[in-house]
Parts: sequence; structure tokens; C-alpha cells
Amino acid sequence: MEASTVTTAPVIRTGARQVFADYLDLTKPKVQSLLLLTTVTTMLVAGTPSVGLILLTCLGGYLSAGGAGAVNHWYDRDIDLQMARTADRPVPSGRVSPRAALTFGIGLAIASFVLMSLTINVLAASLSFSGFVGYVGVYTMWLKRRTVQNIVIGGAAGAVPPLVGWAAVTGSVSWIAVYLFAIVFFWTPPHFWALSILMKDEYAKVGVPMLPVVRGEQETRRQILLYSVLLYAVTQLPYCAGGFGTIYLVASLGLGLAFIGGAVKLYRDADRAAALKLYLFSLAYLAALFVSMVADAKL
Ligand code: HEM
Ligand SMILES: CC(C)=CCC/C(C)=C/CC/C(C)=C/COP(=O)(O)OP(=O)(O)O
Repeated sequence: MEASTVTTAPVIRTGARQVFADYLDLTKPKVQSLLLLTTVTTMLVAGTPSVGLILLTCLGGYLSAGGAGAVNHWYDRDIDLQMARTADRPVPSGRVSPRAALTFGIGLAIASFVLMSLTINVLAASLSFSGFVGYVGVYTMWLKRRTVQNIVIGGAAGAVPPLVGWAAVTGSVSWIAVYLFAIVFFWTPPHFWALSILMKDEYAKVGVPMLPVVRGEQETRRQILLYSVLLYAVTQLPYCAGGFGTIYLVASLGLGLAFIGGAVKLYRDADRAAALKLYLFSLAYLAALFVSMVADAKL
């Protein structure tokens, strides 16, 4: 990422700043921003939470997903070392020891469970912990290196935040929360597979059975298109069930058509630019869809 600075004057953070940056990196903060957005928007759809409850839920969610990220860094350090995208991560680079990353990750997960149980409710704490177990145990340790369905099944972990948000506000999980879970669940494969087309060679090098490595790029593009249509159908469920009104209907329709359009373009053009564009669009898509839910519920 910082190739230009490496050859000229390396920008090396020292001491405490480097340590802070490394431990922050272990928590995968950029991914967390979207996880937290789905949490907060769901909370606003579920009711009228206080600012304090929103902040506590975000802190608890960050600690548990961040803890999962840190344990993922620990477990994947062997393959991360061999891929250019990940070789400079805190553990494979040697800046953070494997044991420290593992301890840090488990510590954050415990802190999250205790904090959420004591200040929110046990259901929200347990759901958040299930996200940790799903990402670490199910995806990272069990499925990632074994099956081409790794991210389809493992993606359920990343879809847990709406359940956490709903449980934090209402103390239970309703059908609408389950639909929001399903939306993130069906969004994850096209989100990741679009990017995986660009990272295919690296995954092949380390033997991780991602879809383009095992079934080829053409099949990956076909599956992305299939999932983008499925995703559109799933986004209509909460509207059909009476959970949302016109604002959501129009937003989900427009966003869904744009997603399917991007997937069709990738299927037809079969080029890297279309894959990158669809991956980037997937991030904006999910954010906009969840924001539209709040607009629908509050306006
Ligand atoms: C099994 C599920 C998932 C897989 C395998 C996956 C994989 C990836 C990968 C490989 C990247 C590239 C950037 C990086 O190096 O980290 C990425 C980026 C990203 N993902 Fe996912 N993802 C998944 C689920 C999610 C979920 C559920 C969310 C949030 C709702 C999410 C949000 C993001 C964001 C915001 C980025 C951009 C990060 C950046 O700019 O560095 N991902 N994802
Ligand atoms: C508690 C809770 C809700 C947890 C959320 C789980 C979570 C952080 C989901 C996002 C998944 C993610 C970033 C996968 C990256 O795949 P990878 O680890 O294979 O990618 P990498 O090669 O970049 O490490």
C-alpha cells in the first residue's frame, strides 16, 4: 500500500505510536465501521435508543468484532506472511507476537461479553459473542482453508450486528431483525467474490479454496450475479412483510437494480475494473440501504 514511501524515505512510526497503530490494525477498524453502521441503523429502526445505549452497543460490538479480528490475525499469520496484501500486518511482520495478538483478541471478546451483559442485556452480549465464535471458530479455523463455501457459511458472523442492535434496544429478536441479518448474509458473497477475482493468484499461492481459485473466474462471475438477484429478493422481504414503507421500497429497488447492473456488467465484460467497481459499490450499497431504513422509519 505504501510502496512509494518504501523506496524513498520510509515513514516508520516509532514506539507507542507504532504499538497503538498495530493493535488498532488487529481489530480491522475499516471493516468495523460498516459493521457498526448496520448496528446503529438497526437500533434506530428498532426504537428510540438513548445515546448512551448506542455508544455502549457500539463499544461492545467493536470489542467483540475487534477481538475476532485479532484472533484471525493470530491464526492466519502463516498465510498472511505469504501474501503481498497482508505480509506487513502486525503479526506476520513480527511487530506483535502471536501470543500477544491471541491474548489481546480473547481479552477483547471477554471484555465485550462482560460489558454488554452488565450494561445492556445478556441476549445482546450472547449474540455478539456468537459473531466472535462464528468469525474465529467457524470461518477462520474451520471453513476458510477447507471449503469453497467458506464465506457463504462463515458470512453469517458478519450478519450478526443487526441482531445485536435489535436485541440491545428491544431485549428480543423479531422477524424484521432476522430479515436484516439475511440481507447482510446474502450481500457478503458478492461483496467478497468481486474482490476475490482480483486476489485469486494470492489465494491460490497459499492454498485457500476461494471460489475463483477452485471453480474459476467465469463461475465466480455467474455466482455473483446469482447472489445479487437473491440479495434483491431478500431486501424486498421486510417491505412485503410490512416492516418498511415507500422510502425503503424506492431505495432498495434503485440500489438493488444498480447492484444487479454491476454484476451483469462484470459477467459480460469479465475485466478487473468491473470487479473492483462492484466491490467498492457493495460497500456503498450496504451503507445506503441501512441508512434508507432509518429514513423510512423516522420520516
Ligand atoms: C466472510 C465474510 C467477509 C469476507 C471474507 C470479507 C472479506 C473482505 C476483504 C478480503 C476485504 C479487503 C480489505 C482487507 O484487506 O481487509 C474486505 C473489505 C471490506 N469489508 Fe469485507 N468481508 C466479509 C464480510 C464483511 C462484512 C459483514 C462487512 C460489514 C458489514 C464488511 C465490510 C468491509 C469493508 C468496510 C471493507 C473495506 C475495508 C477497507 O477499505 O480496507 N465485510 N472484506
Ligand atoms: C462479533 C462480530 C459481529 C464479528 C464480525 C465478524 C467480522 C469481523 C466479519 C467480517 C469478516 C471479514 C473482515 C472477513 C475477512 O476475511 P479474512 O479474514 O479471510 O480476510 P483477510 O485475508 O483480510 O484476513
